[in-house]
Amino acid sequence: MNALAATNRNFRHAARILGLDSKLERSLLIPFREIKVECSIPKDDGSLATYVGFRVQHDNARGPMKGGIRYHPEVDPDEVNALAQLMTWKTAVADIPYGGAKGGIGCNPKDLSMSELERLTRVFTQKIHDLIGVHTDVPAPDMGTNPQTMAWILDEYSKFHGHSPAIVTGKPIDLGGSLGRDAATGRGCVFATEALLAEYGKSINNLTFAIQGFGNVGSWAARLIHERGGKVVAVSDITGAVKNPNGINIPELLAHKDGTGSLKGFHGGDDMNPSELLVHECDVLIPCALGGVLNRDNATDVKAKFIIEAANHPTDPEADEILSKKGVVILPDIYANSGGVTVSYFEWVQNIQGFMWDEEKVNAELWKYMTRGFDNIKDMCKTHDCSLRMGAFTLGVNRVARATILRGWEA
Ligand SMILES: NC(=O)C1=CN([C@@H]2O[C@H](COP(=O)(O)OP(=O)(O)OC[C@H]3O[C@@H](n4cnc5c(N)ncnc54)[C@H](O)[C@@H]3O)[C@@H](O)[C@H]2O)C=CC1
Ligand SMILES: O=C(O)CCC(=O)C(=O)O
Repeated sequence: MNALAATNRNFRHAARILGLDSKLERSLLIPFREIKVECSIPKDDGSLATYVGFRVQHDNARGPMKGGIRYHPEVDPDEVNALAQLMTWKTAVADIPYGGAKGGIGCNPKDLSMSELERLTRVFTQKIHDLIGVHTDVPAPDMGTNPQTMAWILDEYSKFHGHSPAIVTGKPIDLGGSLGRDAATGRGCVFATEALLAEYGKSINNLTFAIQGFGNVGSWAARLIHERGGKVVAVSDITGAVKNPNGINIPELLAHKDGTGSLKGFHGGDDMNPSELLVHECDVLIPCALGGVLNRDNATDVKAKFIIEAANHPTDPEADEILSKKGVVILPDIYANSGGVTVSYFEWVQNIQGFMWDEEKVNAELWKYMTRGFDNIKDMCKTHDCSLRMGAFTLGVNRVARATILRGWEA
């Protein structure tokens, strides 16, 4: 099932549980605005290259639309649409005053030089600058983008609108980025995992973990789990995979990856087939890469008892059903990875106030938001006798629906 069909299905299920009016349901489902732009740049060799960029602004009932920008070959309108919608429910679950958006460019950033990436980012910003804004739509990093990408967007946007640090979050600290934002999605995911495990009388330090993806989210999650005494027994990324039943030394794996650019050939473990990562023996599985990776082809073989969705929509609805029947507990993306956008919110607040928080405050506030989010989801699960995914969806959808009704719809 494609990402949009899967997301719509979860939304409709939540709308049914909440008994939403069908007209309101339709209005919440259809995006506020979909933008598609041509981005042509000269390559370093003088030839012309054309890419397609997207920004989908899904909903702004609760505040400015917010969400990352992805550079990946598989970026397409349906995927961006689904990711934008997920942002609407995610910001509502986190109870931060935002709506949802997402953007992306269909490209492989690994095939582009730094100067080509800079030109592409600037052309994309020129095409969308009058449709985003500090109080309208605030981009951030996602797969294939990083603080440098945000710095180029900030600079290009500021040429049109004056110096605007709050136009993006996840930017470098020297340009007004927040301390703690780099680690925030991984850290939030670990706080969420701790909250969930506590319900089952378990803790990170006596469990084993398998992690798919070793980029921003995956590497931070791995590092923080390792620091807490959790055993990370398998890690994979696009370059390969490594396993060690006694636990991988994550700081050493990070140094190996930095030095060689690959997970392959790490002396502190054995190379494994990356396709085995999701079905590897472990207590907790954390997908931190692409969407739709857990599906009907592999769900039956998953060994983990807990799945923490650090990636966006890693579990497709068919896999969701199979895994739930097996008794696997799934912590849904719109809560589990909300630490990133939550600290993005703190960054935006700091930019608007012109005042910088220390990292301790950022992390302490993040813990409060993640813990409160879990408690709120649990309450919804009790009220509606539903899964954690439907607990999170009903929580988010209900908050957006209430804001929409309060604002009214008279022209
Ligand atoms: N960066 C952020 O703050 C947030 C990211 N997310 C989600 O987390 C996921 C990861 O994002 P980032 O870490 O930011 O991206 P990233 O670009 O920093 O890292 C992506 C990682 O996935 C790996 N990967 C790609 N294809 C793979 C494959 N087929 N098999 C195994 N590994 C593969 C890459 O090698 C890389 O290690 C995405 O789903 C993203 O939407 C969610 C919330 C916030
Ligand atoms: O930090 C943000 O604004 C958005 C992060 C994001 O794209 C996500 O949560 O999926």
